[in-house]
Amino acid sequence: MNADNRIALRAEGVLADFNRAGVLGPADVHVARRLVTIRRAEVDPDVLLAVALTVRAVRAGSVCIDLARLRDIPPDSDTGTDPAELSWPDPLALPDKVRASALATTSVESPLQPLRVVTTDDGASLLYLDRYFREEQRVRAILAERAAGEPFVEVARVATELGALFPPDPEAPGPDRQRMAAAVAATRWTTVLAGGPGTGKTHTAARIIALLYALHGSGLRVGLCAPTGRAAASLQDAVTAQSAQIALPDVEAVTIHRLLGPLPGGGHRFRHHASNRLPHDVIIVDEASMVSLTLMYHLLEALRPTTRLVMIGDPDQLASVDAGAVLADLVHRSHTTELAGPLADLVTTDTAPPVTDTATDTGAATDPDATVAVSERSEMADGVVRLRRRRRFGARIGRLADAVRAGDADEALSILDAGAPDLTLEPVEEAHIARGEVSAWVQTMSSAAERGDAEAALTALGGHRVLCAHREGPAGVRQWSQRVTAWGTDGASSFLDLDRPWYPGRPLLLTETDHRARLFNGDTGIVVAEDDRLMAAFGRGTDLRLVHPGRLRGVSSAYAMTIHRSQGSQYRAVAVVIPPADSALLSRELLYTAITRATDSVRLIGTAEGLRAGIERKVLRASGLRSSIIDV
Ligand SMILES: Nc1ncnc2c1ncn2[C@@H]1O[C@H](COP(=O)(O)OP(=O)(O)OP(=O)(O)O)[C@@H](O)[C@H]1O
Repeated sequence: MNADNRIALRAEGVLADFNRAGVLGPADVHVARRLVTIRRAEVDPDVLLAVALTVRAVRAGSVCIDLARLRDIPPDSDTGTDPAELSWPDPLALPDKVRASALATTSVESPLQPLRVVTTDDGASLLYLDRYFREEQRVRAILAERAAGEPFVEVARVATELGALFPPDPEAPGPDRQRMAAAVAATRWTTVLAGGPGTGKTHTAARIIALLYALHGSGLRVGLCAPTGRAAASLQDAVTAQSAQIALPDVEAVTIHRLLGPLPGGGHRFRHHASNRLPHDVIIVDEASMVSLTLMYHLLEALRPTTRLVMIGDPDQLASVDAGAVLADLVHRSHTTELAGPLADLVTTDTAPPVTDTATDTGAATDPDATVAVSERSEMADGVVRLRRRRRFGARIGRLADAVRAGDADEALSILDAGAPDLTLEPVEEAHIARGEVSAWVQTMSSAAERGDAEAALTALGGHRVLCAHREGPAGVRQWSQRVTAWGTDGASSFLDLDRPWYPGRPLLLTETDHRARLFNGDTGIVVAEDDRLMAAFGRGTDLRLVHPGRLRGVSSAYAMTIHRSQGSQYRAVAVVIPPADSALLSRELLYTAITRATDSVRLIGTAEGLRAGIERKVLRASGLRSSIIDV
């Protein structure tokens, strides 16, 4: 029996070397070997290695690999071996070797081609497994077809509606990017509405629906969806809340899977596809940064060319667990289209006169948000609008988030060094401020829950969160949950009776979805005393729900949560446990996501080295969507 499950039993040669060094996992080795066996062909060891690395890269979120950057693929595990000591293929010779291999060519006996090598306009050679290549090509082609035409609009009518839905804000003179986004949605088949938390994406999405509703009448078929049930429920609540102010149709938000109509058997087989398209006139996808390439491909295939698609999300957050980051690719690819036609007419007052990009980069313009740069006009012409004005969190948290997003560790550390009371970095042994805050949080939740005040207990629950990168290990959720409960009992009475599974003040995290009860995987709640029994309280929008604990299926304590789980939520204060500098999960996107969960204060627990290492490490999500393909 194999004692170490990281080692592939039948690996030989170069695959065995890379597997033992932790660069490849057993699954990567098996898939590469299987492809060769199916093909019944001799394959050069360098090509075999490239295939296994592609499988590894897909598992780490990329849809392809850049053959010149094999060493940037995140390793499968840390074995202590230095990957630099392995014999890596010559990057200059590799593209031709792969192209010539039996795996990247077809013959009469073997019409299938499991590998694809493409050359991009910036000179990179990208290697794909065929499935991801085909999905990416279709996504590229569908988006290009949709961008080639425009919906017909009466500019004057749209301008009037925009004026009513987006009245001038005396507190924010200058370009109104929310109104610009709505103008894009009126005049483009595909719109990308990007922005960090609290920049008004949902507010704008609701007004986009109202605008199209006003333009096209009450027969407009609107689909609202998101990648998870929880995100769909939040979208539904946010849009419903807006209907008090603006005229909106009554629409239920569902998961993208449900919108597409999953067929029995699981996987990616849907009732709606290229031959049975979705009936909607408009589809709004929230949390689109979490949509994988495969799911985006299925959604786009199922769209009629005349369905408006509005994708909303934060391209700087952690992306989907599965391969691909289509939203980030669409935002970050180069934009050179000239702004013209009805859209240019609708945004003239906001975008004129356009300033050069250098003027905004060097700060020559006093406030970069006050002007629209040439590059931003091109983004808009391509259907992309980025909202910048944060309405929910303090300026200092915003500056820290910007420094992290830009990869500027010096700036982030100097913001933290400035001694602002709402931003601190403390090593775990000396985390006095974080400890005091966490302890107060647990005690406030507990006392509200004990006196049966479910609303106050839920408010307290949302007031703070301890966020970790990992589940296990010293910086993981499990150990931090124990530490939080220990901190919470500091000098307090014995209100935390941890020996009982249910006690007032226990924060809950649901790990399973119950559609009937409208409780979703990832929802949080709190146990409260109600008369002589205990109930689990959940809040959705302004609704308070009390559920008997016995009805809950998968549930755990929410003293600490993973940063992945916290996506889509915000809390007044967060304590972020920075994992060790060599953690495979530590990245700029992880830290940005964690920091932007807070509205009022951020306590970073860890070292300056860990923080610096994270800010400087950008997650590699290789894909071809940011460039043009010039040779397949
Ligand atoms: N133009 C505006 N005028 C007044 N209030 C606004 C405007 N835009 C947004 N808001 C308010 O700012 C807050 C944040 O907006 P919203 O929830 O739409 O942001 P978001 O980008 O969708 O955030 P998240 O990513 O966290 O969902 C909300 O309370 C919203 O009502």
